[in-house]
Amino acid sequence: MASSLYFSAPFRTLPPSPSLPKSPRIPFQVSRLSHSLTHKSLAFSTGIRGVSGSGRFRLRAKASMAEKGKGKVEVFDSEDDLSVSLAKYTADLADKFSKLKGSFTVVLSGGSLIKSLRKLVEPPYVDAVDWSTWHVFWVDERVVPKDHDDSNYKLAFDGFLSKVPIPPGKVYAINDALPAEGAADDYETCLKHLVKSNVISVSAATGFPKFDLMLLGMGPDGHVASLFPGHPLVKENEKWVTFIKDSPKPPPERITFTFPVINSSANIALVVCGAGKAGPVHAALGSGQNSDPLPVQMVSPEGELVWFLDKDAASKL
Ligand SMILES: O=C(O)[C@H](O)[C@@H](O)[C@H](O)[C@H](O)COP(=O)(O)O
Repeated sequence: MASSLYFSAPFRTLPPSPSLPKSPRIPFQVSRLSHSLTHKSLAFSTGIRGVSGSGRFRLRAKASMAEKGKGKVEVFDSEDDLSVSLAKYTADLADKFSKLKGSFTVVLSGGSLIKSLRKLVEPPYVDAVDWSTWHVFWVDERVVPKDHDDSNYKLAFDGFLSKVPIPPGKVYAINDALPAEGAADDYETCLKHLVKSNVISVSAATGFPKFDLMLLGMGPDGHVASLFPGHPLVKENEKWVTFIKDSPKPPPERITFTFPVINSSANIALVVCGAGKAGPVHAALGSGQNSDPLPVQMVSPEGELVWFLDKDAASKL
């Protein structure tokens, strides 16, 4: 394993607190979609019944993943409420996988996702989570030095990784000394090594790596990772990691996981906030159909997909 694949995060001593707190459950109320989103949290998925004050509803979401019964949508009054729920969801999955197999493989995006993870690095989770089992990856990364303001590593380090004691050897940053193509190959080699050493599981169905959790953001054009609408990379079905040199979102040079890897995940959280993203959210979860699906509509994991939306992102539903 090339040492350049690893990047150090500082240690922080944890007070002894072996078990996760039973943090207060976010109210999980369901309302008619046509109502204004006055509930603290609104959740629906095809086939999942919700209860509101006035009775039972079956709410329909026609997105492809919901049709497969895999999409669950939670809508929050504010991004702050969303971040509380996202922290609990992430900590619970970390606990589950760590108890099951002694490790937790989690994949981060860039963008606003990192800010939405802020409650995870606050009490009670910062002290209660067993960070020693975490292995951290990036679904995409900009081809810039790690200390560059555009670096997803730097974003995650400043806002998350520097605040928790994940062992430095378990944080897998890209090799920023390589050009885009080399960095993508290098990262794929890193993943293959970790599959061989049983750190990363493999999907029995696809043969692609199966991460325990991917935390994805979405752009206003419906892109996820660095897979953009209309770009040939969305159809890549052999490589695990590939590169782009003409990203419509700056900076232009990036590496990215491919859809077969994304969709082999055990869990995916799609975290989307803001009115500027209501269009693609509606395209994915509304009742219309489009012949040329947006990248976000191609997210359809083997495991469970949960959408974390604020009410502005859900405003067209
Ligand atoms: O490196 C990147 O640019 C990201 O990984 C990208 O896929 C991001 O998640 C979305 O563009 C959403 O970003 P925002 O949440 O900041 O809009």
